Amino acid sequence: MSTPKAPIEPMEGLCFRTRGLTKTYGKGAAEVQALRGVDLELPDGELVVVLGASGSGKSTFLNIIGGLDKATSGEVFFRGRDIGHASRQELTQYRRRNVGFVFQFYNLMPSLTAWENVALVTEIADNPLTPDAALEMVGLKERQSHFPAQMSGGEQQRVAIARAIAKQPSVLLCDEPTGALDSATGTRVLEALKTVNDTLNATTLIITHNAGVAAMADRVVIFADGAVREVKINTNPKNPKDITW
Ligand SMILES: Nc1ncnc2c1ncn2[C@@H]1O[C@H](COP(=O)(O)OP(=O)(O)OP(=O)(O)O)[C@@H](O)[C@H]1O
Repeated sequence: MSTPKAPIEPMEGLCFRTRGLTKTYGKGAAEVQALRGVDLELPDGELVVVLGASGSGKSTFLNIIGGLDKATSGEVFFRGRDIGHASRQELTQYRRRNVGFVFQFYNLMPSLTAWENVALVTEIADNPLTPDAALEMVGLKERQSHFPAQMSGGEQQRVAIARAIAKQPSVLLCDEPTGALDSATGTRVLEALKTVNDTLNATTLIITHNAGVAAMADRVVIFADGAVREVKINTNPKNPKDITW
């Protein structure tokens, strides 16, 4: 954000803190309460897996902490900055500087090579990795001159991850990054996310329907009915290779 507001309370070591976060879509009979009061604290640098039934509010939560959407009420702080009350312009700055997104579908430009897809971001970022370094981090350096149509789904997703991390974001938000992939390919994508989390120390959130993925997390957050039902800490996270889905 260009003009960060002063922290209201100390958030040392915390990346996100939310209090009483609610989100209501629509009005009257069409009203949907997607979030019903989310209180959560996420420390900096952790790899967090977010689980929960379909419709439990996971994507809504991710979109709000990522500055893509605004809550209806409640508080959301990023490293002590109140992003819940930020203007649209401030949110754009916040996203641009701090947040990388990875979605289920890769949204690569079909007419550009892997390298060029990543370079689109590095050209406009303040302190980017080179496209080569970003592609190397996800194990795709040798594929850099391939076009998306010449790559598998998992490889395309790893290009999308390289693109998301090329600006060295402090936060990496992944909504069903392996949702369209088989388990072997998905494992390579999860390995890439783990490498990025270890190397850049970006706080990484991964939404998944696959409960097995929780074994690789530092922290597991389980949503139910628009709220956090449970938070579990993994003292000994597994390597993605050793996870069975
Ligand atoms: N833009 C929107 N307009 C209206 N309702 C919405 C909108 N986005 C989400 N919802 C509703 O809010 C609730 C929570 O949706 P959300 O996508 O956050 O859940 P989710 O846990 O991510 O689900 P899934 O696992 O299926 O992606 C659902 O009932 C959904 O239909």
